[in-house]
Amino acid sequence: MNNVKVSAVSYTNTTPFIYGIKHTDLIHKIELSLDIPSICAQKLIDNQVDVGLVPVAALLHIPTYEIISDYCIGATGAVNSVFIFSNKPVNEVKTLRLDLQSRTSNNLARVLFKNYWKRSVELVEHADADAFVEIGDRTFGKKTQYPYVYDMGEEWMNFTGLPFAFAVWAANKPLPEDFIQLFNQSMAFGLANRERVLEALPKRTDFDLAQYLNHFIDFALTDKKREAITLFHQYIKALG
Ligand SMILES: C=C(O[C@@H]1C=C(C(=O)O)C=C[C@H]1O)C(=O)O
Repeated sequence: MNNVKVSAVSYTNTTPFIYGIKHTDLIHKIELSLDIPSICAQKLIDNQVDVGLVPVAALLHIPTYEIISDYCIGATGAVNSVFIFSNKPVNEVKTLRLDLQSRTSNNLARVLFKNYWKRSVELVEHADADAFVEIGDRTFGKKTQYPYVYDMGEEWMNFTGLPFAFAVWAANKPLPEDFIQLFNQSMAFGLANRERVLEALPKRTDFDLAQYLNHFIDFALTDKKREAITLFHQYIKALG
């Protein structure tokens, strides 16, 4: 079998997975690229890669996909890197700008506005929107910079009582069982070595990386998170 092409997310939340890939035999069996989530999604949809850490919203565009891992980028309540930053309280927001790097959180924002906050907002691209979606490392340290800040992991929990999975490891074609096993062992190895991962990350004073990787990001793809994905997909389909 040729090397399996894998696209992983280029954000800090994925560094334990990358550590696992690079420190196990998996690295010799794959071709790895690191991409922003929207590109990761497009590569899996376009069959440029076989496996992606794919935003769950993008699964709706892959005809036959299989989630190959019990690890994900998720959260049980606040996630601390997926936000709506706003100049107004949410019940006064009229215009919303989405994040070009996102697929899941853009849809999550729309789902929350429609079904939880019960507001219809206009999606705009200009810089002076009332509120905007932002994900990933670019949000680190920004929580104190805006008058109103909504953590979408937390808001989803308030709305549904469920945890959430932002991105899952999915394949767009069947893969050998022994590859899937090795893949999962590698992810587990990376997660077990989060202290090493943290030692290698650039230090920052405006954001607690240890708390982020050990507590906020919840890497286990549990049954509750699978339930959340199914529910989220139903809400997306109803957005129109
Ligand atoms: C928690 C996060 O989850 C991310 C959010 C994604 C999205 O909105 O499409 C995709 C991949 C995840 O890395 C984050 O990046 O901050």
